[in-house]
Amino acid sequence: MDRLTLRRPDDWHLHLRDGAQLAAVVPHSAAQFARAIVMPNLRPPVTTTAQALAYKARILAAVPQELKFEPLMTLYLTDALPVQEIARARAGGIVACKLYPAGATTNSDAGVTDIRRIEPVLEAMQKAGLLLLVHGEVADPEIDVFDREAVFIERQLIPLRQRFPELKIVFEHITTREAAQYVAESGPHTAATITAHHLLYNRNAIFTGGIRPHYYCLPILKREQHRQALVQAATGGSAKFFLGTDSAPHPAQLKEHASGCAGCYTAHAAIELYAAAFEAAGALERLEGFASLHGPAFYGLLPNEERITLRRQPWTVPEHLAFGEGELKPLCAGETLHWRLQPPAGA
Ligand SMILES: NC(=O)N[C@@H](CC(=O)O)C(=O)O
Ligand SMILES: [Zn+2]
Ligand SMILES: [Zn+2]
Repeated sequence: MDRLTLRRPDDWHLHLRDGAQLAAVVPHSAAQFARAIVMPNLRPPVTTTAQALAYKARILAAVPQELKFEPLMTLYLTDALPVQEIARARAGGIVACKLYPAGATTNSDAGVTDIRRIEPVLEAMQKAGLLLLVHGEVADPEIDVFDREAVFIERQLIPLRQRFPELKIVFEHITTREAAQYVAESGPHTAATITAHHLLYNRNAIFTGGIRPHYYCLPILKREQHRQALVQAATGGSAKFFLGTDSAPHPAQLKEHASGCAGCYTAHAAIELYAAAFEAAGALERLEGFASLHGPAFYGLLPNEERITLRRQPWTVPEHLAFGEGELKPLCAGETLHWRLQPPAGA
């Protein structure tokens, strides 16, 4: 098979940043995806509907004229978010709120310190039909960094799920067998996104021939057995698992640093990277469900009508990309990928 046509996919977990950085990355996502769930972890975080709508306008202004791209906006939950904001959010077309346990990841210092503090907000979200998106790691520094996701399930997610049975929850960027199993076995209101890098790499990638900061993200890459469990979940046909790149750009000099930032940039070749992972699993025919159908179904949206085509055509990923005043080292920089997105007709 040398060509693969799918409904245009959506990215259900994406970081776009702001300002010149935003302008640098939006064209990559817009070239591939029709819609994206945009993460609110700016500095300061996007905590009000008014801020989210202003951010949406800045994103739309950065979309190249010939492309169509719809940012789906989210609010950042803090201990102090007033419950009335949920009605405003719903009225303003915000689709979800993001739960960052305070201290768990990049720009999460303003996150939630104790889920019990936001129960009235979760109650309002459940009623209003807003989704809850979770960065599923405990922020407890006593817990081994490789175990923080599994511990989150036991300590936080299971009680949360019981307390709010109707709330739609997306367990974002899952990285472990435990998470895949938890989601597979839970009811219809729990789903998960899976990144391309967690399907393609295990934790050896961070240490091959020296420390490799461009493979450092949170939740951190895990052992091979976990990667295999994620591949099974993504390619197994279950509608509970869908595409979320977690493409998380940082200036190269802040990643190649004594205290390097967490995040892998994958938006430049997102669907190509997923195609590589699905092909390696012998499951290319399952890519469309994962990339284009399961996400809209869980969010209560229609899938896109347009199609995209990938061709088997080797190409080399650039060594670096422009990123405002800095530069960006994309995942697989300088490497050859075997599938390539075809430019839309007329482009
Ligand atoms: N994934 C990451 O490693 N980093 C993300 C934050 C996040 O999604 O946790 C970022 O904003 O840089
Ligand atoms: Zn996260
Ligand atoms: Zn993220």
